[in-house]
Amino acid sequence: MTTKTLDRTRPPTTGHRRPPGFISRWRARRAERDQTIAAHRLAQAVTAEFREACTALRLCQYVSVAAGVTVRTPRVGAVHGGPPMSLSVELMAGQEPADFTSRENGPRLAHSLGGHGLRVEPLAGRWVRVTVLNHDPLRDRFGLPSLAVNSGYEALILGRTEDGITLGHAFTDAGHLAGQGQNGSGKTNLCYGLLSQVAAAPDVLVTGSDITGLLLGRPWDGTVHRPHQVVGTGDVPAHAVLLEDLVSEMDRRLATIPPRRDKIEATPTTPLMLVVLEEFPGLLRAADALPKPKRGEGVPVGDRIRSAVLRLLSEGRKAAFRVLMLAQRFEATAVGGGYARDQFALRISFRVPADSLAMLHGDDARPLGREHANAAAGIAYLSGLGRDCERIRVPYLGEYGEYVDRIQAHGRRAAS
Ligand SMILES: Nc1ncnc2c1ncn2[C@@H]1O[C@H](COP(=O)(O)OP(=O)(O)OP(=O)(O)O)[C@@H](O)[C@H]1O
Repeated sequence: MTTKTLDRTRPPTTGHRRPPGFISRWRARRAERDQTIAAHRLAQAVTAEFREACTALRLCQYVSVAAGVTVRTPRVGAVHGGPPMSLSVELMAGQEPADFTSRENGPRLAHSLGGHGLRVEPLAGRWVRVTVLNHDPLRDRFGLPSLAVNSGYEALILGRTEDGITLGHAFTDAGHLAGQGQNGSGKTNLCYGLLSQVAAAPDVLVTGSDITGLLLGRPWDGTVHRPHQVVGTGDVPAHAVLLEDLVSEMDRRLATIPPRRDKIEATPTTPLMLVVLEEFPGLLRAADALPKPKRGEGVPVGDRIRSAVLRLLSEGRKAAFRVLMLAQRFEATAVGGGYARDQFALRISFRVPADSLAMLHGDDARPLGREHANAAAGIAYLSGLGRDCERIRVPYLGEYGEYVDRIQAHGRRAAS
C-alpha cells in the first residue's frame, strides 16, 4: 500500500538524474557559504595567533609613529585549512625562513598554531609557505633499498631531515665519522646501512675492529674485506696489530704522495681504507684489563691501540683513511682523549643523555638534550656536512639476517 502511494508521486524513472530542485540547490549554496565563512574565521584566527606568537618571539619590528610605538609582524596571505594547515607569509626586511624554524622559535611558534613542528619553504620574493606539521615528521620509519654504490666518491643515503630532504654522504668527502647512542638506539643499524651500501665499491676497503663480531667478521666471509678485519675478544692484541699495520700503510702512502699533490686519491689500487671501530671503548677496556708488560718489555696493548687510532685520526685523511668510530657515549677518556674526539668531522648521536649530546656536538646542542634523551630508535642529531646540528631519521635496513644477505650479495670479492 505504502509503496503504491510513493510510486504515484514520483515521475517515471528515465535512467537520467533529475536536475536538483530548489531545496537541494539552496542547501548546496548554504553549505558553500558556511564553508567560506568557516574558512574566513579560521584564517582570521590563525592570522591573529601567528601575529601574536611573532610578537612574543620578537619576530617583529617596532616602528615609531606619531601615536607612539607600533608593532609590525610578517604579513599573512592565504591560509589553507589543510590538513596540514599552511599559510603564506611575507617575511619582513632582514628576516630569513630559518628564523621561523630555529631551535628557539620553531617549536614555540608551532605550538602556538596547534602543531608539532613547522616547515618553511620559499615561494616567490619574500613570500614563504609555512606548513604546520601535526606530528613529528621523523615519526615514521623508512626502509633502505638494497643498493650499493660503485665508488667511495658516490653519496650513500645517510638519513632524512625534518623537512624531508634525503642527506647523502660520500666517505671520500668529509673526514672521520663518530656515532654514539645508548643500547638499542639505532647506531648499529646506521652502520649496517652505510657498510652494505659501500661494500661493493672497488675503491673502498672495509677494515677495522669489532669486539662484538656482528658488524664485521662473519657477514663478510668470502669478500676481499674480511682478511682486514679483527673481531671478538679472544685475541685482543690482534686488534692492536691490525691497527698498527694500518698505521704503517698510512705512513707508506704519506711517503708516496705524488709531487704537486697533497693527498692520496682513492682508487682500486690504493682504496679508501674505511676503518670501522665498533664499540671502541669496549675494546680499550678489554685491552686495559690485560696484564701489563714489565717495565722495558713492551707497551701495554691499550696504549698501542690508543696511539694507533690517534694517528689514524689525525693524519689519515690525506692518506685516504676514514675512521668510523662507534661508542655508547663519546666521553674523552673512553675514546682515546679529547684530541681524538675533536678529529671527527661528522658526528651522529642517537638517544643519549643530555650531557653526552653536548659532549659530541658542543654547547649549542645542550638545549636539545632533554627531549633527545628519550628519542625513538633511528632518530639522531647530526652535525657536520656544513650544516648546523639537526635532527634526522636514519633509514632502517631490517633484521640482522637482511644485513648479512646484503653484504653477501654486494660485498666485493677477489677477481678470479
Ligand atoms: N633507523 C631505524 N628506524 C627504525 N627502527 C630502528 C632503526 N634503527 C634501529 N631500529 C630499531 O632499534 C633496534 C636496535 O637498533 P640497533 O641494534 O641498531 O641499536 P644499537 O644502538 O646498535 O644497540 P646496541 O648498542 O645494543 O647494539 C632495532 O632492532 C630496530 O628494531
